[in-house]
Amino acid sequence: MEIFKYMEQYDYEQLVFCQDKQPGLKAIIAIHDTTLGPALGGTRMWTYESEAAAIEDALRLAKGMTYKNAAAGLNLGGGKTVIIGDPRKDKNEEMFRAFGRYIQGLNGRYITAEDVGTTVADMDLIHEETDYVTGISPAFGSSGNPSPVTAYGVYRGMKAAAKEAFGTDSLEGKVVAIQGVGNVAYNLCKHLHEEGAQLIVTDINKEAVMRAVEDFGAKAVEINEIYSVDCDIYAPCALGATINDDTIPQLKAKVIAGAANNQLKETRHGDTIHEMGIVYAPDYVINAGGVINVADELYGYNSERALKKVEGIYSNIERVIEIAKRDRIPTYVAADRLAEERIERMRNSRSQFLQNGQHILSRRK
Ligand SMILES: NC(=O)C1=CN([C@@H]2O[C@H](COP(=O)(O)OP(=O)(O)OC[C@H]3O[C@@H](n4cnc5c(N)ncnc54)[C@H](O)[C@@H]3O)[C@@H](O)[C@H]2O)C=CC1
Ligand SMILES: CC(C)CC(=O)C(=O)O
Repeated sequence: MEIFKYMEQYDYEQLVFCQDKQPGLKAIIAIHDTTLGPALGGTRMWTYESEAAAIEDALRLAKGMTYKNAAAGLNLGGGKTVIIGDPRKDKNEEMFRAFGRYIQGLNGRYITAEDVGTTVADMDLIHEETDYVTGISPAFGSSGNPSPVTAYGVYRGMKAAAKEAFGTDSLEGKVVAIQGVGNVAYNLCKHLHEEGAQLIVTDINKEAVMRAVEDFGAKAVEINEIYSVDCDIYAPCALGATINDDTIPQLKAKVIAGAANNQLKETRHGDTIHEMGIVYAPDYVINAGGVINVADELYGYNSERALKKVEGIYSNIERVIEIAKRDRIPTYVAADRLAEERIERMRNSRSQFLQNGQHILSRRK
């Protein structure tokens, strides 16, 4: 990858490589765009097959956060971090403390949170070194683990997409194929099970599969079977790029509604599933519950206020579907237009200079 060429093509602001040999820290912070405010996005820890794959993931995820935060109406830009390593065995206190100092060094341009492979405890260690972190323990006046709230938002958005595909937003009796039953999807299973949906699950972590089978009567399938199972809804809740040339021909679902970031390997795959008549709930619209929740910390966290906004993901998906039908465009294009229009409006509005020495997180009680 020619990094500067890629950054110019998609208008990235900053790419920061963070290294600390002793704790084994190798982190990449990507800041895509701060027009709407400081970049906020989680820290993912994963065993990437190459540094190039890690860089690409950080860049794709950061751009996704710009669109997610804009479409959700938040005063936040887009950024994301990937830490190269195995979250099950490479974590240590010094790693996250060192990473916290690198975030502090960005002076509020980037605020982090959880993502794949990181936890509230990891965020608390980062918080030892910087205030530019959310999703920390509620004891600090924070919102805690965002995953259950993300799950609730995905559940609400899935219902809106189901209404478009099946004429009813009831998920009772619907077969939902869930790929990756980790923090978010385990909580999503709870909502779906309570509503009477039938669950099919898969995960590379067999304990995670067994837990869903035991707790929700889910049917377990092999990793690559998830795409071809007979189901109403496919819910990608693992890593990205699972909607691609290999998997699309296998899909039987009428709806794609899941938590994963960057579900489309390429935008053309969004065009293909649109042409197939599949109702696609754009990933960064349906999975915005977590960021909506942590963003409420900027005003002094109020869970009732945050959850009310997360409930609204139902109408956000309805709006995107409505625009897509009105303008005869795929839903992912409708979502992108909503996000880009808001960013452009803010970018072009006059910015009268106002002295405000306080960082927005200073309002967190
Ligand atoms: N945690 C949150 O609040 C938010 C998470 N997301 C996205 O949702 C997705 C899931 O996030 P979390 O639940 O927090 O992560 P997690 O790490 O708790 O869960 C991901 C699960 O996917 C499994 N997995 C990984 N590769 C797989 C594969 N090839 N096939 C099947 N399973 C596989 C993992 O074993 C794990 O159980 C990620 O894409 C994340 O970026 C998006 C918005 C917010
Ligand atoms: C609060 C975080 C979960 C936000 C984020 O990184 C995401 O929505 O992917």
